[in-house]
Amino acid sequence: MAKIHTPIPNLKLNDGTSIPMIGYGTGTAWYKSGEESKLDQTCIDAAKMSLDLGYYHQDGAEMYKTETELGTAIKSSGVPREKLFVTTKVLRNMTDLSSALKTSLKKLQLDHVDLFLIHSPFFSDKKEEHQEKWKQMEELKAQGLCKSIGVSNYLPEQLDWILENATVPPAINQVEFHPYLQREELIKYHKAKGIATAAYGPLSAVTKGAGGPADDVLNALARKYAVSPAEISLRWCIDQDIVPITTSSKEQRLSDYLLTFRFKLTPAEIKEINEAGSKKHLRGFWTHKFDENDRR
Ligand SMILES: NC(=O)C1=CN([C@@H]2O[C@H](COP(=O)(O)OP(=O)(O)OC[C@H]3O[C@@H](n4cnc5c(N)ncnc54)[C@H](O)[C@@H]3O)[C@@H](O)[C@H]2O)C=CC1
Ligand SMILES: O=CCc1c[nH]c2ccccc12
Repeated sequence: MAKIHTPIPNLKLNDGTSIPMIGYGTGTAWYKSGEESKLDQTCIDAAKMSLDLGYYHQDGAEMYKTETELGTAIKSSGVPREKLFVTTKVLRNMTDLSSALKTSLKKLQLDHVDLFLIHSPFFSDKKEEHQEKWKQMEELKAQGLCKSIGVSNYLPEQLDWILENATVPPAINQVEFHPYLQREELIKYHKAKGIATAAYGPLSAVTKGAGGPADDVLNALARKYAVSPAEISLRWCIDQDIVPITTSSKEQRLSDYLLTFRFKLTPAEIKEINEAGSKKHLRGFWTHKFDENDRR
């Protein structure tokens, strides 16, 4: 397939750095529930393909056990380090964040990541422990091991704890976000505090949630803009200044997703998606941590 690079815009973060407005994830499709040591060549190939297409924002995590694959793909892509935006996250090794990040960097074959996230707030329900961990995150940033620091799956209450005594506020909160999980209160909170939002599961309305009440509007807008409903779902995030993190092993799909940077939804179209989407509730991840009807 001919590779035509579509310029991907950036979003400015509260620490002065910039993040590309779409990310490629090596999580859900490649996540290893068992042994980490056996390399998954399909993951390496898919990440390399995404890099070849211009997805320079790559989303990894200690939990996925695919950081070695991501590092291998990055190295073989030949993309210069300064063009890349690499995220990783810590979940298991919360007792020693420095060792967790250094282990991730080794697997990624990098000397720093662009963004280091605490993967989930569920390691503790104590304010003091969150504040202590955040101080350690600030230290890792000061050491240059990560350019930006942030969190994932946090709610306003946990962000309040961090902000209460943070020197460096979280740059971003990566959360599940799609038409069937719009999280108005959380997004409003992020905006008020200058915290950017990244959306995982951005295609949920056309994948797990297909057949739902947003189908008609997503299909109609797809026809209008001559794209697929997936691109409408991505654009719906982007037009709200929310950075979608998606994935696919299919080159055509990944190439098509970049069409999302060639059109813009109107505020009325965003509202139409919001109204249709709010008729259904769907949470695909961390479901064991939320009550079934919890829309936060
Ligand atoms: N921080 C966190 O707790 C989490 C982070 N993530 C990150 O987000 C990334 C993306 O998450 P996903 O939920 O996979 O994103 P997504 O909502 O973009 O879904 C991607 C999946 O949809 C499938 N798909 C794409 N187009 C389709 C179509 N037209 N019809 C049917 N299926 C289609 C793809 O094959 C792929 O498996 C992960 O790889 C990971 O990096 C994901 C989950 C949790
Ligand atoms: O980052 C994603 C965390 C996550 C939560 N549930 C699952 C299931 C499969 C892969 C990743 C995850």
